[in-house]
Amino acid sequence: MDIRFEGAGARFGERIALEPLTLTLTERRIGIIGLNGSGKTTFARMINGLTKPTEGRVTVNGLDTRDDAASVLSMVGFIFQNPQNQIILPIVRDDIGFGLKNRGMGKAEIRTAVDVVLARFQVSHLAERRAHELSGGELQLAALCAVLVTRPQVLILDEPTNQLDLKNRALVERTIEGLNEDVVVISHDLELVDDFDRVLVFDKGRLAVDAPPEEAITRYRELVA
Ligand SMILES: Nc1ncnc2c1ncn2[C@@H]1O[C@H](COP(=O)(O)OP(=O)(O)OP(=O)(O)O)[C@@H](O)[C@H]1O
Repeated sequence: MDIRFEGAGARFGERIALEPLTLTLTERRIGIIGLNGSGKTTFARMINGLTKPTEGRVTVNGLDTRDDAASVLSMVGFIFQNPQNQIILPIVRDDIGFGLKNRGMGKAEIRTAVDVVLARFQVSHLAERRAHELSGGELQLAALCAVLVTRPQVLILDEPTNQLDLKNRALVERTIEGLNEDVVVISHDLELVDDFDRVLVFDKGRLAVDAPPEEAITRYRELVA
């Protein structure tokens, strides 16, 4: 992947959510850490164009998130902080297939694609379950399936282990480790990103540190001490 922020920043009215910044992300695994309200989600949403820069520009593989919004959206999958909010249809199988139906895929083709993605994450047993009845970990995996079935090149996960117990956290962590797709992971769980290629630390709407994980995590601890 090639994600570029060129003097890109975001403000909501008077409030600066993200100070303009310039950087290029090409690594396979990028971690994003920082205190609450420091601008992490805003940064991530700017990558897939959910939040448009109020200054500068953001491009993904050369496509501008403003001018080529639809193409960027199909390239960058996003799993939100609360995957419950991402559920559209009640039954897991239908929900996972929803994105493909929207792309005009036929019924049989969708069924196969959904079966393949469920098998990939070893959750075929969830296919006929009601999404709202799943446990936190199962829901995270179902959300992952629903996004990955559309074959994005980059996957953004916003606090994927938030609210999960140790077992489900380990499950989601292992699953992220096994992904072939490029990932950008926002996390308060520092262990989740400690073996990533690059970690960005946000502080008060500013990119404060951009370094390999060990250095970034050490400097983050110093920053909040
Ligand atoms: N749609 C919006 N309208 C107004 N202000 C917003 C909006 N989205 C974000 N902000 C503000 O921008 C700042 C950064 O928010 P952001 O969600 O990016 O932080 P975060 O680091 O992801 O926080 P958390 O760890 O709590 O999820 C916050 O002060 C927030 O209130």
